[in-house]
Amino acid sequence: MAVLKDILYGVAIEQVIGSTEVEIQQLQFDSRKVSQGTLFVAIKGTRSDGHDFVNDVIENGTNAVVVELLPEVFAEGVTYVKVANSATALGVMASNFYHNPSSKLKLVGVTGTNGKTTVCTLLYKLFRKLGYKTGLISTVENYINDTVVPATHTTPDQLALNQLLDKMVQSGCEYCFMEVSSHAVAQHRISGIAFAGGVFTNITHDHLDFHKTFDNYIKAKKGFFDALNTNAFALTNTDDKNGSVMLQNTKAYKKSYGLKSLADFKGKIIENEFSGLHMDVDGSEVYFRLVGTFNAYNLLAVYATALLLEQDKMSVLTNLSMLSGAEGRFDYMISPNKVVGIVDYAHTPDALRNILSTIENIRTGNESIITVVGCGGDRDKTKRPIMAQTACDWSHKVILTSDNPRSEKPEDIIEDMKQGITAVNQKKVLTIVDRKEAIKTACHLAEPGDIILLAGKGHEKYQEINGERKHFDDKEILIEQFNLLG
Ligand SMILES: CC(=O)N[C@H]1[C@@H](OP(=O)(O)OP(=O)(O)OC[C@H]2O[C@@H](n3ccc(=O)[nH]c3=O)[C@H](O)[C@@H]2O)O[C@H](CO)[C@@H](O)[C@@H]1O[C@H](C)C(=O)N[C@@H](C)C(=O)N[C@H](CCC(=O)O)C(=O)O
Ligand SMILES: Nc1ncnc2c1ncn2[C@@H]1O[C@H](COP(=O)(O)OP(=O)(O)OP(=O)(O)O)[C@@H](O)[C@H]1O
Ligand SMILES: N[C@H](CCC[C@H](N)C(=O)O)C(=O)O
Ligand SMILES: [Mg+2]
Repeated sequence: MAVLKDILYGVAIEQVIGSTEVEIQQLQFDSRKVSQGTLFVAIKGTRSDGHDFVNDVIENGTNAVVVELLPEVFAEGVTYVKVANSATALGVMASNFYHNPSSKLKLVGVTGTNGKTTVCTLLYKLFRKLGYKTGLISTVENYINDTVVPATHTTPDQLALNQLLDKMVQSGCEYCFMEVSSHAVAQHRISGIAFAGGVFTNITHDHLDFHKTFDNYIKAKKGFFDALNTNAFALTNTDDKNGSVMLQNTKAYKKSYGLKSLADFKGKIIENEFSGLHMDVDGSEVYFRLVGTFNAYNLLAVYATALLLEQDKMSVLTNLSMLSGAEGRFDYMISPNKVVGIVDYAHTPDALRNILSTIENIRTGNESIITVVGCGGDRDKTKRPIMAQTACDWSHKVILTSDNPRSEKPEDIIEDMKQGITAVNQKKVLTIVDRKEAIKTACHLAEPGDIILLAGKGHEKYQEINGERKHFDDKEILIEQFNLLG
């Protein structure tokens, strides 16, 4: 419970009609969840407009509303607060309502097209190993110390985020590592949040359905760094073409990491094998359990962040060398007849190219690479043909299948993918719409020593078809098939 004027502290208010002394029991932006004493925030969304529900919520006990547009008639006993941007205001109000949790812990946000979950999960595991009470906010799962809190988004909405951070503060967490998606920045989910630091991994092709142009996508990611405070750090990947652009307008102090260009935190790959990475990190030789050049970047980002958070270099490297990655990221197993199976969340052209080139670089002989891949429905369509072509370029056999078709027809998605496949590559391609059948076929086609890559769904435990999520787990099916092969 709180008084409206306290919840409004720091909000850029344009106009108030009614009293700001009213008691507020609940803050809410969904009309379906209001109850007595709710402060309702009307947000314009991608499908509907919260302003259309203001009358409904007042009937259901709302005593205050935050709007971008005032109505023509005002209801009695209701306070109206006009702001320029309700989503931004919601962030500030949610912080106030939950006692500004982000300012009570050292919160680091990680943004970029790929690597966010990996970097955040490694940081969380590392800081737990270093003995700290730590929180994690990620695509796969959220954690408050060792307690799992299921994740619905990569970055939760303003309310869920502050509520989660508040629980972390109450559980004594000193650090929290969170993924910052471009959707979250664009929708102001992180407005009002105080970050101790921001990390940039890389930016490549994704989410153009939502951001429309690559420029807008860059701007969304950059918006995160633009909003950092002077006492925060901003850490970027100098080897990424847009690495310096990200930090162009930040007030935070700038640091960098890289494998190729000059950087504050510097790494070099000595060996890259199936068993892991052997690297030189700022002059120290270290073995890591993660595989692939892209993970060398992720590990460097983690190392640099830990040092910027004033941890000891040697204990960071020692503990980091013992860690495995995040679930469903280069998750690999070997069948009794020696077929290698890899489950990976590569769902962008860049991620797919990285994972396949990694496999190509570390395979030892003439083994075939069989890739099973699909693309998500209701998401960036432009990546479909590129991903199909990438799969063909780097594999001996490709099975095109469904990912999460959502509201689209799986056959149509596969058709879009096929547009990218050149004539010479056609003969490598099989189409099996049912993902389980596709995985089974890959297992039957594989000879001992061959490598099967199941790309796109990683840790996901469901397949979403027409708004329904049915249990589906790439790894579970692979294990089942591998045992049958034995
Ligand atoms: C496209 C997108 O990002 N949508 C998010 C957005 O929903 P929206 O804009 O469609 O909302 P809307 O349905 O138009 O409603 C607008 C407003 O009216 C309200 N409303 C609506 C209906 C009603 O009856 N009453 C009512 O009050 C809604 O509560 C909302 O405040 O705001 C919602 C609340 O914060 C989010 O849950 C929702 O995420 C959807 C489920 C989603 O799938 N998002 C994905 C794309 C996403 O955010 N992904 C990124 C990761 C991407 C990546 O990097 O890979 C993530 O951070 O998870
Ligand atoms: N630094 C990186 N550069 C390029 N590709 C990467 C990198 N790290 C991971 N990948 C690839 O991208 C996939 C997704 O990795 P991860 O889940 O860590 O990224 P993410 O940014 O959290 O993705 P999402 O936006 O879906 O949450 C991995 O399975 C791997 O194939
Ligand atoms: N966070 C990403 C995940 C994509 C995973 C892939 N399996 C798909 O469904 O497209 C998104 O919502 O776009
Ligand atoms: Mg993620």
